[in-house]
Amino acid sequence: MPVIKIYDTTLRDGSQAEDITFTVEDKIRIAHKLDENGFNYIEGGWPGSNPKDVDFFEKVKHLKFEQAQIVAFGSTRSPRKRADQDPNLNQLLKAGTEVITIFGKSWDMHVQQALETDLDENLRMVAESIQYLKKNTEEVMFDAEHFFDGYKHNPEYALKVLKAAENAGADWIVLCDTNGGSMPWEVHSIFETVAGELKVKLGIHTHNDSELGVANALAAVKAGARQVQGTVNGIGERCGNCNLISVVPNLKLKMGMDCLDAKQMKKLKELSAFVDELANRSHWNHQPYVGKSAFAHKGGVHVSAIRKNRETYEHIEPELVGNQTRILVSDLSGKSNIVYKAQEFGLDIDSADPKVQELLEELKRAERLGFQYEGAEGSFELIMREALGQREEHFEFVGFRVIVEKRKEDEAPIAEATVKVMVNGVQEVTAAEGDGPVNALDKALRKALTRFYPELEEMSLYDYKVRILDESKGTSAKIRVLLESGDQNAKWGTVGVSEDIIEASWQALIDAIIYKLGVAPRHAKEKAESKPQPKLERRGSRFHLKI
Ligand SMILES: CC(=O)SCCNC(=O)CCNC(=O)[C@H](O)C(C)(C)COP(=O)(O)OP(=O)(O)OC[C@H]1O[C@@H](n2cnc3c(N)ncnc32)[C@H](O)[C@@H]1OP(=O)(O)O
Ligand SMILES: CC(=O)C(=O)O
Repeated sequence: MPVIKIYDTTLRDGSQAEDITFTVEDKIRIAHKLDENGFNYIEGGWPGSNPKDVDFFEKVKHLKFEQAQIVAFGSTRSPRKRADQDPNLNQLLKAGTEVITIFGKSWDMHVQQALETDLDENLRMVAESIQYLKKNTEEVMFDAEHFFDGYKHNPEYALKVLKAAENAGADWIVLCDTNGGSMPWEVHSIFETVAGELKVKLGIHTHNDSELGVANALAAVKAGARQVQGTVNGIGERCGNCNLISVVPNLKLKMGMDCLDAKQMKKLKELSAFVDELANRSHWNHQPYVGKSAFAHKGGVHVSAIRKNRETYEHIEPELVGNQTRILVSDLSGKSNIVYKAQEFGLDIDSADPKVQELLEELKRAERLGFQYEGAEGSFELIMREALGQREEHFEFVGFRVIVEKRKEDEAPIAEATVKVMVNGVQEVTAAEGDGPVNALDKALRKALTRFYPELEEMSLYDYKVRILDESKGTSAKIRVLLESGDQNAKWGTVGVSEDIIEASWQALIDAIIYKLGVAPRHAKEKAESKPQPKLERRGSRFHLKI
């Protein structure tokens, strides 16, 4: 099985993405995570570019990485300079890494117009830079920038550049589709031709401008590439780089190539979310392989089949990449969705039970009124438990009052809420001020209940989304509120719908609290008692997890 080296450039090309900046500490945390995940090379930055990258390389000198090699990145020497006097090359050596990657021009137009030098001088820049670095470094890689475009315009010169790099002693030559405009068949055919001309190990570096970053990398692997460069989640300059989070499972599970092991593959989802978190981006729900929706089934026809055999609508077992099958409930559901969801919630219900049909009808009726349970499974579980006589009532609602008062034009309004509830026959009346009426209501309700249920202090509110359902009705439109709440073990979504935003928020809030008091502890217990981790096993063309 051919081994493909995974070369990550999240910390260098990834940080060239608009809106993404990593601190040195972020970079170090990501580097450790990539190492844990079995990535072979981690390009940390360009030490000749900025003091932050210099600092990163200083710090990583003292850190231990299990298997990954840290790479310093830079360019060939400047035109008409000596390599040993080139500040950029000397900064690369000062970084003290065992591996250095330099990029150089392989498109004649770039040599003449961007570098403003002649074609022979560029060949000398490539060769002399590599020779100089090779004298002082274990491993040197040459990224042939714009190789595919260069080859299309002037194949003879593009190849001359690669030969210059090979003859100078480069350990790897990496062909780059820098502008991301090549098609997979072009990449395959050019790569194959070049592989026939050179002896050095070859890699691929692609960009996603035509949304083909991953496809082009795989085409190159098919044609002989043994290293793939890319970034986590495909972040990078312009439209981004080839997404390693998709490349790795495609290599391993579809193409039979060796890269990460089964344990490392299972951490891909976590790695993807981790990098998004540090990059301050929301994780993309629909991201192939690792997104929350990547194995989420909504249509009743799909769910019915999935219950019989997951292969019917899943291209791989989601657990292989740390993901999971999810069943959504909505007005596109059939009885299968309800039964599957019940099992997932640990509820015992048979598809022949008339309650399943009743629940399905209730679900469709509620969705018509504007409720939506795909993002509010907590509320749906409470409906199910109620239908099965398993909903626990921890308190009784007596009433609430909310006052919003604004006394002066240039002062913020004051919001105050009073809540009355009965707990175990005791009436509790509490009031609280808040940042707006909903916050005041939330605070007053928690204040009333925490005396009886101190575990409510563990519950946090993570997200509060308000959606207007029928905009044409203006300020009297119906509103849907979706809350995401959670504790140290789990997160749950709840929903409320009303023409009154306070009432809609109240419904979602009450469901969140009832869930925390009655349902969350059950699931935490089930999770603690859950089965051991399964192992990866190949059966025919698919991989499976063996318990
Ligand atoms: C395809 C890629 O993604 S390559 C990586 C691109 N990444 C970055 O550019 C981020 C880091 N870059 C930087 O911090 C700065 O651009 C620096 C420090 C490298 C250079 O800064 P400056 O000296 O001010 O130059 P500036 O950024 O304006 O222009 C780039 C220079 O590099 C030269 N250059 C471009 N490619 C190469 C190369 N392969 N080898 C040598 N020089 C090169 C350009 O010709 C230009 O030189 P000029 O100023 O004499 O015209
Ligand atoms: C080297 C590099 O980042 C590129 O050519 O895209």
